Amino acid sequence: MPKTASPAPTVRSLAGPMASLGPLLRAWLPHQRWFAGKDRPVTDLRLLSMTELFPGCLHLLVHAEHAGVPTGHGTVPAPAGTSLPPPADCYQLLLGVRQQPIPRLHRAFIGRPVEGPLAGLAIYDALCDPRSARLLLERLRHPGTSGPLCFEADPSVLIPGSLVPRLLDAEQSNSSIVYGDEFILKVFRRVQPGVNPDLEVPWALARQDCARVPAPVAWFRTTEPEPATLGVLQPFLCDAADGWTLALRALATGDDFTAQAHQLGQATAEVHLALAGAFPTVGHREVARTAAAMTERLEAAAHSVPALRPYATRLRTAFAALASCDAGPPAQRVHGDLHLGQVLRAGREWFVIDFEGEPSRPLAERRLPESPVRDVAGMLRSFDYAARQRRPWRPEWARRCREAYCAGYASRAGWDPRKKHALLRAYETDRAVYEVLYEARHRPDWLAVPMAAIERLAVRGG
Ligand SMILES: Nc1ncnc2c1ncn2[C@@H]1O[C@H](COP(=O)(O)OP(=O)(O)O)[C@@H](O)[C@H]1O
Ligand SMILES: O=P(O)(O)O[C@H]1O[C@H](CO)[C@@H](O[C@H]2O[C@H](CO)[C@@H](O)[C@H](O)[C@H]2O)[C@H](O)[C@H]1O
Repeated sequence: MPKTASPAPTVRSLAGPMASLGPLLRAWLPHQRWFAGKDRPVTDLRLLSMTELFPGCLHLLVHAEHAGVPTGHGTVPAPAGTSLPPPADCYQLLLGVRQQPIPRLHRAFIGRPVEGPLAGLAIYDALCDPRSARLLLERLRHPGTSGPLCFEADPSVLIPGSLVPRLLDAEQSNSSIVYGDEFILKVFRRVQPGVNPDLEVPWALARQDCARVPAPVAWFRTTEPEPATLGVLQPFLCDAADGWTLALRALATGDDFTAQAHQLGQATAEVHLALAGAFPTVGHREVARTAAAMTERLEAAAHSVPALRPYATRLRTAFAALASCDAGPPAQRVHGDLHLGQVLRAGREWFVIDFEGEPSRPLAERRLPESPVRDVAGMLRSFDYAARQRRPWRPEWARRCREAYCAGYASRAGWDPRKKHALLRAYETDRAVYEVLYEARHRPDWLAVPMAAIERLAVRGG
């Protein structure tokens, strides 16, 4: 067993390091891809916990506070005179601390504190440092605790030592390290209390013998300030390509993608069937409540993104129509953020990853049973996204893939999404609204893609 790191410092002793690190982190955090509050100034950073994971590596949970009022999709400016507490987000950081900056880690350099206990030391993002990445895997290989951090593993899986780490350079909501092309560790960046569905769901599906989802082999969590999942290690599908890359490749070469889309529909239905076996289903979710939640998300998004406002009235009709539509399939646990980037093709099979759900939603909400139509709509939107990457855009390509995907889904699920028109339209609209907010916040250059769908859904209704 590796040596247990020093016990977690007491809350009193956290004030010192934060005086050192606060100004550096306030400047660094907003530039990170995974930082969710880019559109809102950080008003304060509070240290929730700090643990020396091993010498030269600090594990931190920090609370970023922003000015504004939380909404279903993020934050809007607080109306004058309200006394609501400021919303906040908790982030997980692993910080390397060295005497001198290391030239090969210059991109990970955060800065040198000018005061406090860390004054003059070089602080950097430890996940970029192969030494820290290797030591982190060692902690996972040897279950145990470090202060409030608990490292756990499936005892039936052998994780070899000495696997060479590399940080994945992907557009991600979190940070992932690949170890020797055998395992991949996802370190959650935005941490919410409770078990993360990206551990809970793949774990439960593995117990259903669902081979479409890589099973967790080790994970770590914290018990303070509240229990929360921090990271998950799973097998790495080394010859896999994600659906987004494959779809763009097919668009570029003119190759047909309908066979893959059909199989993807089948794979989605298989995962849904396994989810329905692993977690309770609850009849179909009360449509009025679903419609109200969708409408609320639309209002919040329109508040943040003015381009949505001219369409809001017509979009609301899609949600209102839910009240009179026939009962859809029973509500069950779903993926929650299904798109072409969340599916991997290895050999001739599709695999599904990343069961976290939409990262901006509260975790408790993401774990509720939902209509499986949510996932179908997510994937249908993704074909549209892909088709719009080429000029002139290829509506026909998207239409054929969408048809093939639904047909594949229907062949395994026992019900056909195409026959649930009102449900599909409402979920597609809700998804497009989410995407508008996501793009406005993270990739403003892409905003036109979901806005085109908003126009289509508002004007033509589907
Ligand atoms: N089990 C896996 N095997 C191979 N590649 C994977 C695996 N899990 C994730 N990846 C790769 O890592 C990327 C990011 O993973 P994902 O779970 O979507 O992270 P995030 O939640 O940060 O977006 C994926 O797009 C995929 O390329
Ligand atoms: O980071 P995650 O994969 O959990 O998901 C978030 O980022 C996605 C983009 O990386 C975003 O997906 C949107 O863009 C995709 C193309 O890049 C497209 O295939 C999806 O259909 C579209 O929704 C996703 O919404 C967001 O939650």
